[in-house]
Amino acid sequence: MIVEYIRYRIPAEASEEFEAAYGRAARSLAEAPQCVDYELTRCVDEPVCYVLRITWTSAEDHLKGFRAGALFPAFLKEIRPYVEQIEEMRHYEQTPVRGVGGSVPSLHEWAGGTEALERLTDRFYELVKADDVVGPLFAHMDPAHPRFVAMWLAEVFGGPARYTGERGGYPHMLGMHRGRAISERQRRRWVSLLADAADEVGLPDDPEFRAAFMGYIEWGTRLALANSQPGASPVEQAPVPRWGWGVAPPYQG
Ligand code: HEM
Repeated sequence: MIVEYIRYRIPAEASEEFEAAYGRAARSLAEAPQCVDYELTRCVDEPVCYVLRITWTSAEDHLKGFRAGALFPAFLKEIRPYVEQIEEMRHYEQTPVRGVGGSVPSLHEWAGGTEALERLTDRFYELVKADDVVGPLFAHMDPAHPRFVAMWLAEVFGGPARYTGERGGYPHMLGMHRGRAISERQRRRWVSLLADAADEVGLPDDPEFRAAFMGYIEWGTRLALANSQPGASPVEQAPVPRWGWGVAPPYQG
């Protein structure tokens, strides 16, 4: 991916029409398969200054795909009157320095931290062991298993990376599922018992948290099932996934 920045200096009297023109031009960006996302911002300290940021799938896709494609003429028609006002128009490579700030609590924090996840897995594996559908899979389970899974979940939901640091990370988890031939019925029961345990131990039950939490569980159990089948060829090396709020951020009043 590559980020294009276009800096404009637009006289105050033209700003309204400029923003309206970009609103129309943006329809071409929204349709373009080469465009990842875009945003036009206006400077607060010096309101004549605007910055348009467009993330492209690659510089080549932008220059040879979008610019030579069917959507470009309509885009250009809208922005042509402002081309003279461009002060900079360049592509920038992303660097590893990026992330999200602390304004939104992680799912790990929202859940109540590792302690809450340990309460969850302690109860969950009690239910699992007593269950006739999934219980047999866990007949020889390590007594520390609930704690290891809590550690995994803590890391996934934005807590400390202890599963990676102390327990072998993704490859170890993968190794524990391989060859177990988990059935769809067992997967479903696992999901359902986890939801029961979440209610029983009082994990937050607001719609935003539960949607994100169960979204990960649905995704993770489907991968566990696929990777557990005899003859499966799963991704061997990967980081522990990180799961966020998705489209419904926490409701903070
Ligand atoms: C989001 C879904 C899942 C997560 C996050 C998860 C996580 C884990 C982790 C981290 C381990 C290794 C623990 C350790 O370090 O020792 C593990 C092992 C295991 N998992 Fe899963 N798992 C998931 C889904 C499932 C499902 C759906 C099943 C079966 C229905 C299953 C069955 C097992 C079994 C049998 C083990 C080995 C337990 C033992 O003998 O100690 N897992 N799982």
